[in-house]
Amino acid sequence: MNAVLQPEAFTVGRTDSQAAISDAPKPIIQMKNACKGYGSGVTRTEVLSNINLNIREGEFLAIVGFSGSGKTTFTQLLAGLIKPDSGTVTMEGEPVNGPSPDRGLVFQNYSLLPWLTVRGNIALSVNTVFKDWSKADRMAHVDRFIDMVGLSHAAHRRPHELSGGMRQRTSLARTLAMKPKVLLLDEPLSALDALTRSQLGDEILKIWGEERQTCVMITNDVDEAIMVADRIVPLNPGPCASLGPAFTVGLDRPRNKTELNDDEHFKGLRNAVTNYLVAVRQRARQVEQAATKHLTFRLPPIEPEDIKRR
Ligand SMILES: Nc1ncnc2c1ncn2[C@@H]1O[C@H](COP(=O)(O)OP(=O)(O)OP(=O)(O)O)[C@@H](O)[C@H]1O
Repeated sequence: MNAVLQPEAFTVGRTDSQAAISDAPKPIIQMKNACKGYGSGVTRTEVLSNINLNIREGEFLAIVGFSGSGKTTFTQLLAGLIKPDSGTVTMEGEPVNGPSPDRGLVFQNYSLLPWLTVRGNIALSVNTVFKDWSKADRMAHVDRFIDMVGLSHAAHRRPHELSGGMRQRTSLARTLAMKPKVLLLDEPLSALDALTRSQLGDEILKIWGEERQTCVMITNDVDEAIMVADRIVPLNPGPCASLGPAFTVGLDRPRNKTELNDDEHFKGLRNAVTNYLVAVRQRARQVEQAATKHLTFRLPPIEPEDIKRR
């Protein structure tokens, strides 16, 4: 593994990395030395260790990592659902002390209320966040977002009457309708089939292009990250996961998946990110093996019972 990889070391595509860094918009969210673990004593697991990250206003940032590396823990810290054990998470200079409509979160598993329709699920959030709007304005707002995700024909249906893709669209519309400053997408496509996944990925990009709010997508799919992101930051495998170097994606938008498959910049970036992830996982395994090599397990002196004698 290349031990001298530095953040922003990789810029693939047309962007001049130096210009990109010096013109970088101010951070909207900052994580400084954030650490998080679960449990206590011998059952304690340190999941994230010294996470330092500036999320820039208006950028589309992708965090990529293997399963179990701590991606959800990372998202929950950003969302304010959990607090770091040490270090800080701030948004616009203020500590993140709990969830806020300013940080909209879309989960992997939709989390819709089963007794409400598509419109009802979205209206619930809109009515909570925009209490002082007139009823007509709130309803028009709800319908605008139902339309944005292409679900006008299904607005009256309940979650059990929807496909996985439609449920995730509803969940996305519900979060977008709250007009969060930062959209947090925690593996929003991973429960979907490949075709729906690709379609909804395109729709997320289209909506991001229109709204231009800051967007952080957590994914385990490198290609997906390259398709959507301005920057990709790998999450090194845990325990004690830290962030790897940022890879700047300098590819023009809109990005066409079929065309990119033959694009040298795309292929180079895909190899660089994948090789990095594979190398850090290999190193993590070696460290784990070295740590457990001297452990010996002695089985208790139990005599097997002879069933026939009973
Ligand atoms: N509430 C909790 N209590 C104890 N351990 C937890 C808790 N939440 C997560 N963990 C542990 O923290 C580690 C990271 O979990 P996390 O869900 O953040 O990873 P992930 O990368 O999102 O995984 P996946 O991709 O499989 O969803 C795992 O070992 C998990 O068992």
